[in-house]
Amino acid sequence: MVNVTGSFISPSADATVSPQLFAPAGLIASVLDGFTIWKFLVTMFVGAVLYDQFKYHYLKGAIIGPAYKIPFMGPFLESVNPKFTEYKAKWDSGELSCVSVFHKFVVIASSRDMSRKIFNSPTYVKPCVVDAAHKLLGKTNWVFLDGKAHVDYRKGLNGLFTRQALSCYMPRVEEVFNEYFKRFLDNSAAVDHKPTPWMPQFRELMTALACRTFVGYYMSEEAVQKVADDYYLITAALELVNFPIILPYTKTWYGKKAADMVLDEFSKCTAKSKARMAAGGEVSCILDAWVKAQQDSAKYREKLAKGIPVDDSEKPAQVLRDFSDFEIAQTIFTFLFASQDATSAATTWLFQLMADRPDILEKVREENLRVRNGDRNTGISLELIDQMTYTRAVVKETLRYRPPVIMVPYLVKKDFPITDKITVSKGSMIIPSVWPATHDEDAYPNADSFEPERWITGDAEQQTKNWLVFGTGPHYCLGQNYAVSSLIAMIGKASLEMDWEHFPTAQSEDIKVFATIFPQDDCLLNFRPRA
Ligand code: HEM
Repeated sequence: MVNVTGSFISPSADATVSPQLFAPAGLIASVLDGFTIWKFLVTMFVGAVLYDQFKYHYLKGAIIGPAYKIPFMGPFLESVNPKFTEYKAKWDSGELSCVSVFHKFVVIASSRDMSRKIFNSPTYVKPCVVDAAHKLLGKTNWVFLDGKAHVDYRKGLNGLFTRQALSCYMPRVEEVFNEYFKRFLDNSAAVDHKPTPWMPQFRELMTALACRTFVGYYMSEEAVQKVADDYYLITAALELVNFPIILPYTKTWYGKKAADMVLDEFSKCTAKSKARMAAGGEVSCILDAWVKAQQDSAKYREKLAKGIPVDDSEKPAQVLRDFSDFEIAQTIFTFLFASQDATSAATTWLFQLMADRPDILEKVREENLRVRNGDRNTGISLELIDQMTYTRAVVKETLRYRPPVIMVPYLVKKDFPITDKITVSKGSMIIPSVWPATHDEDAYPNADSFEPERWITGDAEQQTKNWLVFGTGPHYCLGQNYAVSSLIAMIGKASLEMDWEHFPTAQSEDIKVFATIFPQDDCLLNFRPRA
């Protein structure tokens, strides 16, 4: 080994080095001799760090973002526990900003127009939900379809959310509210009306509502309860950025187990619905409606194949193929997945906002009694909901003021020239934001104030470009009419049957991000029956 002792001298002046310079084999042997495994690893590490930084800067280009990336992981620790204030800081930093976490380069769009551009650019982007969603929902799930395949699949589902179809599910909606409002009253009485965080109970209510409207009574009471209990594990597994593989006993692992349980339950429900609908049963839930549409299509196809003349009036609105029990279960699961967190968030804010604004709640109550001609036991129907102009304004203002889904992750599938100067590279995640559009002062003056009147006497209804609460473009929310109608039905009925009190804390107005947004203190409430 070269051992130049003493002061700094030229290696060639060292008698032990000179001969090696003219003996290549000896030199390589010497270098290799000094090149220990540690030196090799350190060199590789430094190379990887430099490559990681270089790649980040290459992808970043003119986009606003941190000057350097924390080697490899980026701000991973922040994204494990995302804070609303951090998202807000990103939105405020510019209309396009970026961050890189592990191998993922993420671009966040804040302005309404940038967000709309992403939602409406299916040539360049497709929804990516979050990495873990592929593992939980299954890679073959329809929500990951793109282009024509997605449009065609979705056409077959549109019929499940028409007005006529929604009317069939309204009795389920009412039954679930009856059951859960009673639970709210019992649970509150059981703790002597002490303030209790109600967000978990709202999540349970919304899971039960989803299960009953989606799969009716094919699912047992116990199974509904199990899904309601375990669903938060699925949400917890769906953070924006997760560790790339599912390790035992991690959030994604528990989430996957819960998702498999839900899929199994929905598959069993599908088998029961197929048998009941084949025997001529009435449509009572979304699952029945879809199974019936498939069975009607099969009969139609069979007649055509046999050459039996079929009148145009007998042709189903959409001629569907047959779907396996598992495929149907997977699709119904996407409805639960898409609705659960968003409707739970909307419900929590709605109850909190109403309790904090008794004058507005009183108007909701007055309207609900009036449209029921003074009989508060009148059942919910779409016709009744149509007459609730004020209650609808309250629901829409809640969704604007606290949009449950603040951001929608998309994946760039082809280099995306989003502005003249910026092209977002293929493989990046790109996220249109909803919050800044619904808090845009130009569209909604006094945007940080809760004012339902803006939907009645103001021009909020005309600000369609800013109404990104349910997305826009080819993937806009399939369940939006159902969601708005059931929220109107819920708060109207609750206003007639219960009094509830909110116990504000210093954190009630702070926003917690748990897939969707909730009050940081989980909304401390109590409930009492109304005489
Ligand atoms: C307040 C409640 C809800 C909110 C705020 C909400 C919001 C959203 C948003 C922002 C998207 C993404 C749209 C886009 O990428 O352009 C979406 C998609 C979707 N939502 Fe909702 N949603 C709600 C309730 C529901 C309900 C109740 C259902 C089902 C019954 C549902 C089913 C879906 C489906 C299936 C998609 C994906 C559509 C596609 O990819 O074609 N959502 N929703």
